[in-house]
Amino acid sequence: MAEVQKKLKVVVSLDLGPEVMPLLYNQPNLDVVVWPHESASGKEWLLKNIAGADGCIIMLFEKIDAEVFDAAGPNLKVVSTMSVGYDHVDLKELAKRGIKLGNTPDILSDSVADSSVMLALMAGRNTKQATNVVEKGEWPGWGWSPYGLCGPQMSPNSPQDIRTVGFIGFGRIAQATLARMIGFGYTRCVYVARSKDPARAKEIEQTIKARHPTLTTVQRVELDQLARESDVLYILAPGGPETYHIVNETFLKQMKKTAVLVNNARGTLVDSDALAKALKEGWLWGAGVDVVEGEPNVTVDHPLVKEPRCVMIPHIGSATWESRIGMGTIAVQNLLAGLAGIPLVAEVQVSKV
Ligand SMILES: O=CC(=O)O
Repeated sequence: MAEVQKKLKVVVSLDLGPEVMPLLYNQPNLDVVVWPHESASGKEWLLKNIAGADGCIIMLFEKIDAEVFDAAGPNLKVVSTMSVGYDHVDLKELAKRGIKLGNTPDILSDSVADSSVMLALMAGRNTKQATNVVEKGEWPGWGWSPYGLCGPQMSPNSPQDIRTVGFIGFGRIAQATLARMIGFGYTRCVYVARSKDPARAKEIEQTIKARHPTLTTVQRVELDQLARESDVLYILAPGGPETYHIVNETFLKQMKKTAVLVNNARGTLVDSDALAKALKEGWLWGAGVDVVEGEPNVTVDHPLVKEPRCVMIPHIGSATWESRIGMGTIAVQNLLAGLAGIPLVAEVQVSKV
């Protein structure tokens, strides 16, 4: 009698929809356990269902730690997160157990770059207060006034008006954002990045300059210089202990009064109370945030929600059909590769992180 092959168990912590789930259901050797909703399953469900799993697909809001790995047991070979960020996964525990980690870079670089620029423009041009005027029915009384709701011009006003775009983190998303800002007429770029290797910085700077001939400056700088020089400052770096509250009172006090700050990375990079104070006291002009420390538990009482010149959106930086379906597809491909013991499409080199 032919031996019946044992199916591999995979756990998917929420329903990834009709474009993605069939990629799993069509695999005859898989036993797919999925939380049947598009909203979060909660850790209790994951802990209960992950027992004996060979692989899992998880989301960025799920803390994947020793408790989850212990609940899974020794079969777990691959964790596939449907996100580019992976600060929610305990890498030490993962490495200890020899489990592979896949993520979903690249496919979201353009959507996140688009939403980053959107947030900068919205914050700079007072969009929150302006839409409030309309939505609260105040337009008839407000009428039109020459200087009402004015803000700084977000693109240069003349050839002598030299603008600098700054980045915390200078990876693929930041570079896609830079390309858009060059379109607006920005000619200087300063950044801080994880790598401190001068040869690597030189190589990046040469590549970027060759790609964008109108840029006069691309320069890795210290945080203080970044704060002082940026007209628009984008935070597009990984979360985690290394970058925790990198934007704090000291940093914010050095910014230009007309500057706009955008956080489209992780909430933990910014001290929210310090940013609210900075906006209130006019240390910078405005802020656009897609991510906030403590999300999604952000209510109308949050100091940044109350700030008129802070535009906040609920972690939707990559929310286009193209990016999200692509991310789901890559998450499945990573999972399948991990189960097959072949290189993942996008693998986080856990030992190097
Ligand atoms: O925040 C979004 C992601 O990490 O993909």
